[in-house]
Amino acid sequence: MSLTSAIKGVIPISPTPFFADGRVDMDSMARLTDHFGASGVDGITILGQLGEAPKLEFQEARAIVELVAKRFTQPIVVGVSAPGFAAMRALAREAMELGASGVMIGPPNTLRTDDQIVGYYRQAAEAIGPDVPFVLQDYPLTFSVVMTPNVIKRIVGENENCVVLKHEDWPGLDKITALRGFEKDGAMRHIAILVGNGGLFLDFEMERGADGANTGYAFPEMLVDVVKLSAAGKRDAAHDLFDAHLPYLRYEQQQGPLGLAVRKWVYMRRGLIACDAQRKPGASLNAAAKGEVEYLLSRIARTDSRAVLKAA
Ligand SMILES: N[C@@H](CC=O)C(=O)O
Repeated sequence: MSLTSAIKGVIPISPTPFFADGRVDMDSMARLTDHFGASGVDGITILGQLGEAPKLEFQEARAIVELVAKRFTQPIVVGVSAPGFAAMRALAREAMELGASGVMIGPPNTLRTDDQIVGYYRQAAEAIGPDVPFVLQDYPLTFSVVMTPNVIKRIVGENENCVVLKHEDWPGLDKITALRGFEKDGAMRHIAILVGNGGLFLDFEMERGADGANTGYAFPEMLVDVVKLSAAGKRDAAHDLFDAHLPYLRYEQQQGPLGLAVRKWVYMRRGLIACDAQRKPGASLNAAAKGEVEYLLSRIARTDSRAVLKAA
C-alpha cells in the first residue's frame, strides 16, 4: 500500500528499543509495534530522529523494517534521512521492497537559502526515485532549517512524490493556514499535513486544517481520541482530553535526548519496552526526573485510566 496525500489520523513515531549494552531489542520492538496496531492508529513511522536512526547500522535498520512490515498492517513510513544520497537511496529502496509505504526525509542542517532547500529536495526525490512517496519533515528546532510556506509550495510543486508534510515548525499555526490557503486558491495541490513537536499544539493545529498527528507522544491513544473528537467538531471534548495530558506532554517536550529519555521511561513503565536505554550518545532520567514524571502520570490518571500504571 502506497502512502498518499489522503492519509489522515495518527501515525506515531516509534522509538527504537535498546538493551543497556546498546543492542537493538527486537522483542520490545515487536511488542511496541503490536501496541501501536491495537491503539487505533492509522500508520507508523519508524527510524526517525526519535528512533535514533542515525545511530543504527544499515543491517539493523533493515531488520527493524522487516520486523515491523511483518506485523503491522497499516502504512509504514521509514525515516531515510542521511548525509549522502547513496545511503538514503539504499535504505529507501530496501524499505519499499520490504513493504514500506513511503519514506521520510529531513533536511541537512547545512541548507541556508530557499533555493538550496528546494534544490536539496529535488535531488533527494530523484535519488529515491519517483515511485517512492515521501514525507517532507519540516523541523527547524532540530534541523535548524527554516522552510517558509512558499518553499514548501515549491517542493510540492516540483516533486509529485511529496505527499505529506510533517509539520514541526514552532510557532507554526499560521503556516498551516497559509498552506491550506494555497490549496484553496489552486496554487498548490493537496498534501496531508500531520503535526509533530510532541503534539504540543495538536488541539489548535487540527482546527487550522491539519489532518492528524505524526509524533512520538508516549500515549498515542490520546492523540487518536483528540484527532477523532476534533474531526467530529467536538471542540470542548477534544480540548478537555488534550488538556488533561498537557502537563506531562510539556515535560516530554524537553528537546533532545532528555525528552526521549522521558518517553522511553514511560514506554518502559507501560510495559511496552524492556529497557529505557538510548544507544550512546544518550541520556537517562535521574531520580528527581523520574519522580516528576510519576507525579505527572498520576495527574493524568485522575481522568484517563490509560495512565494508571503499576507501582514502579
Ligand atoms: N519531534 C518529533 C520526533 C521527531 O521526529 C515528535 O513530535 O515526537
